[in-house]
Amino acid sequence: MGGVLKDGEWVSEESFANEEGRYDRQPSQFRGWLTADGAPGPDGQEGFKAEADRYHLYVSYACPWAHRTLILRALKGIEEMLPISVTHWLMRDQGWTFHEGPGVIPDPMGHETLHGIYQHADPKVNGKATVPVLWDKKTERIVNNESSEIIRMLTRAFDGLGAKPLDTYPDALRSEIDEVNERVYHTVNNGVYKAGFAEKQKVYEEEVEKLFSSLRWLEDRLEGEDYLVGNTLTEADIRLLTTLLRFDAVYYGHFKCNVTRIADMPNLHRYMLGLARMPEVAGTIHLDHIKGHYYGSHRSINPTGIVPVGPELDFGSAPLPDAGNA
Ligand SMILES: N[C@@H](CCC(=O)N[C@@H](CS)C(=O)NCC(=O)O)C(=O)O
Repeated sequence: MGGVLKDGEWVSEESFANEEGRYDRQPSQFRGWLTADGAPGPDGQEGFKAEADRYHLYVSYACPWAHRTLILRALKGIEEMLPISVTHWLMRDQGWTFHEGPGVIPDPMGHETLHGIYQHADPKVNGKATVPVLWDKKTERIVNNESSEIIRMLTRAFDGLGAKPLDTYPDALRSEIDEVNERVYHTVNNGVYKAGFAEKQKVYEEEVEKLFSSLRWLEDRLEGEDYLVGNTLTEADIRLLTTLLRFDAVYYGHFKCNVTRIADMPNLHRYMLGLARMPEVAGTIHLDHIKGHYYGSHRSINPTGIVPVGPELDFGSAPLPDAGNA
């Protein structure tokens, strides 16, 4: 269940797969860039000047793509400069909403749904209403809704305003990071969705094969290593981590990615726990939202919406923050 915006109208949708039984992720619609001085982004994207309390980040704690941006925000220590709203974990016929629930932080503009924010930005908007959304309060527009780009701009944009000095996309490592990202994106981050939403046996099996061949490749690559690239924390780690954190609790069962668990791959498991237990990261992990979202929202693959009790996992996560102290 979910929906899509067509010329600004919200239309509910039943299935996640196309006619070939394949899951197709649509490109994100808003691609502006935050820069220190408002200059255009690295590829000439429309620039927005980084300013404290000018922007707002809409996320779901359940979503692995939005989770990337929460991790960057915590690692850079920019929580006060960049406040957040958190959706309810259930995504049904209205898509993401701000209905009341533990951990939900409503929209300060008062929209009850995330698609309301897309419609506010552009009354003729087309496409999915996805999280994350980086919103500009000044122009009342969406700066960007592509997580890979939001994390890349957050690593530098606020440095002149007191962000912590951490560069997750250092010049010297870019080509290696890009290479790892490319494989991890297609076969792992999006790979679990392509397996889980497949509506043909053959499509499912192909995607599972690609996924586990990449996980084995990562397992080898992490032998004796704490990070994927350059022995330092980069965006390649953050992008992989948010999928790993959901794997044993959700993708293994709900998306039928059950060849092995992450807990059975010693290097990946050690690597995942090492990153997850960093205090900044631990505070962003909310397994209740994660499990509640997938098992409760995708009724085509889990018709009862029952959320499994296990597995027992210990990421050292913090309790859910309430609206006042997120
Ligand atoms: N390419 C986007 C993908 C974001 C995305 O697909 N988010 C999902 C949640 S995990 C979503 O909001 N889906 C809404 C929908 O399908 O209607 C990104 O990385 O930012």
